[in-house]
Amino acid sequence: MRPKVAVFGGTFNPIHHGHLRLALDLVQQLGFDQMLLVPCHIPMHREDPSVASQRRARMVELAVASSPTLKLDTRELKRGSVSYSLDTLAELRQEQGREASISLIMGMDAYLGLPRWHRWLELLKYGHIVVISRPGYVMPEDGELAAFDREHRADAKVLEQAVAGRVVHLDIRALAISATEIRTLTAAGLSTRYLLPETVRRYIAEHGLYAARAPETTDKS
Ligand SMILES: Nc1ncnc2c1ncn2[C@@H]1O[C@H](COP(=O)(O)OP(=O)(O)OP(=O)(O)O)[C@@H](O)[C@H]1O
Ligand SMILES: O=C(O)c1ccc[n+]([C@@H]2O[C@H](COP(=O)([O-])O)[C@@H](O)[C@H]2O)c1
Repeated sequence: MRPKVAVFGGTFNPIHHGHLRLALDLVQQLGFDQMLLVPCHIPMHREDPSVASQRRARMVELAVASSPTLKLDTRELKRGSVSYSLDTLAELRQEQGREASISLIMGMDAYLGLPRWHRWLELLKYGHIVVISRPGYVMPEDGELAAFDREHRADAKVLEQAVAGRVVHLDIRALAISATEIRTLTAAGLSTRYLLPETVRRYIAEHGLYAARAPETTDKS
């Protein structure tokens, strides 16, 4: 059987049980040998995250510490430049060789923005795309993404049969948790318990991440 590698990129600001449960469901349902969690360093698509990439990566590391298949991959931090998924996939293809099936995992919210990604049409040269439904996000019926989707769509069996080139949609339960909610609760001084691993919660508290800043006092105030 060919090796099956999954690449799950994200801002992970912070990583939470929505990401982690999805990653585990995918390993169990699709039989990935490795699930690489890749924090982005400098996103091209959103404002600079409020927390440095080293800290976001450390939270991923804490979250997967006891997992045999979920692994932190820091290649986007080491690259140091704007984080393009195409570069990440191309590097992985080089490392894994021609026989490995590589899958780029993304939620439907991310997939809907795909036509704005760096050289997006080339992503399928290096791997498959696996799209997970997320409540509130639906595929458009027309436009370039819809056409791309129709052309490349296949069912999950293709991940065994081919090493790259197809788009697979999965209707896996996505927990209704977002990093935005965790940042908002923390800033409001409310509990985030049960939304993310305790080790990550402790790290956030120890480093005072996401806490509301005291209003700046100036000479005039
Ligand atoms: N609860 C969830 N269930 C399944 N997939 C998720 C969930 N939250 C995020 N994802 C997916 O994980 C990837 C990384 O997401 P990201 O790190 O931006 O998390 P987020 O919770 O959406 O963050 P934010 O609220 O800051 O936008 C994206 O592909 C996104 O679709
Ligand atoms: O390569 C790109 O141009 C590109 C554009 C937008 C998003 N991405 C990647 O998509 C992943 C999910 O992004 P986000 O904003 O949902 O955390 C993350 O790994 C980003 O680096 C990549």
